[in-house]
Amino acid sequence: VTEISWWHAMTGANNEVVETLSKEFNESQSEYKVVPVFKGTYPETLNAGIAAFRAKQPPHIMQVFDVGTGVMMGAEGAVKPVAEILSMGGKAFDKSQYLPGIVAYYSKPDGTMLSFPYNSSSPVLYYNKDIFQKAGLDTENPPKTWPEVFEAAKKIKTSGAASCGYTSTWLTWIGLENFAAWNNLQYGTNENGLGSTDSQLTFNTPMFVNHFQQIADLAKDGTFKYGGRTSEAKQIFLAGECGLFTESSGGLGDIVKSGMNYGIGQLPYYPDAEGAPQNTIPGGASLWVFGGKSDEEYKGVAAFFEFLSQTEIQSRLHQVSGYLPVTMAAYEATKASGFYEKNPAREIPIQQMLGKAPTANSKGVRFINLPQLRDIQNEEFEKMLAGEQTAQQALDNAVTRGNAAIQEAIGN
Ligand SMILES: O=P(O)(O)OC[C@H](O)CO
Repeated sequence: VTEISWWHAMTGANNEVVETLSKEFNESQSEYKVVPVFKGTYPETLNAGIAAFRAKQPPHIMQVFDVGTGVMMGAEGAVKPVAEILSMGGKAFDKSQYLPGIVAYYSKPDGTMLSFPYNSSSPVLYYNKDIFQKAGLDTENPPKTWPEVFEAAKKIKTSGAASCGYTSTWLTWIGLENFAAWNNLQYGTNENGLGSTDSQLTFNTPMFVNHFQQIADLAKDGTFKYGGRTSEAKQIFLAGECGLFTESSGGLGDIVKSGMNYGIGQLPYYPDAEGAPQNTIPGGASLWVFGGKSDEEYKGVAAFFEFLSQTEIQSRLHQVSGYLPVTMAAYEATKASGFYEKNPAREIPIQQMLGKAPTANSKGVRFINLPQLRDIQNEEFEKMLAGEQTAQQALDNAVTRGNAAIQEAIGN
């Protein structure tokens, strides 16, 4: 049996999905065995993969989060394009079957598909209906705009319905990258870096500043509670501490498992942002394959990706985890099954992604070493939330330091 190692960053319900899919694949044939290994958060998994590659012991498959895409694309020779691997398994990668925004995100400019879109997401607003009820808020109509979210958060806090009104995972991915796309605001020059590596960050403009200043103000009395840089805030929401929660659609599994009486709303936007709500950009992660393995091993990887591409698997992954159905067939099959009629809010993340053709502000975000830029942004946000600086200072610093890091990375 040829073993195929799969490093990933999935916890809780999403880890169960990884384990189940691996087991099902392993039981479906006898030549290959996929061995999933949890390597920590997304940034930790990426760092572990880079270190392992340098030590000449990389796994076969590594799950890399959205913003690691640029890092992997730059690692010429270290990775093997998914399109090539599938053709080794005698299969062609049919891009027309995948959701358009997702394929574009994981392809080279010449159109070659580089990684396998395993778990794509869109951020949504989750809310705790029991807390809403206690606070006298409408349990069937969650707030739609950011001013409404902040009002509801204050009401939750002042009414004593919960100790905190609002929390969020990923202030970078949700608060900057998707905030920009959804409100049709520029995050950086050259279509947010997609057009050139020599691009600049520009997210220290008034709408971003106003948004983060409100969050900083709400943090003073705990109306906003900060969880951490990645998905940590999910535990705060699951514990029933906060009534409102912005998080990936892929955070759904743990919320369902907790038994909470929850609801899902669209990602909030600013009514005075022109064109908002626009469209969200794909988050989550894709599966990259390292170079230097044997043909037999690559055939195993191809077989596993073929297995994952099946409509039945894709539909289940979407329905159980909250991640997007990455193939059109899986989306259509889910529709045809009546799933969205029963669970209308579960279609929200897809509608957010596909509802409008993207503008220059909403095609995606790609900067050289974006994970490092996010670290800088998080450092500045944390100082802001600790009351050490204003939102204007935090965003100005994040832009200045980020632009310096970009110039250094491209060798200027
Ligand atoms: O929680 P996920 O898997 O949807 O990922 C969220 C962000 O895209 C990570 O950068």
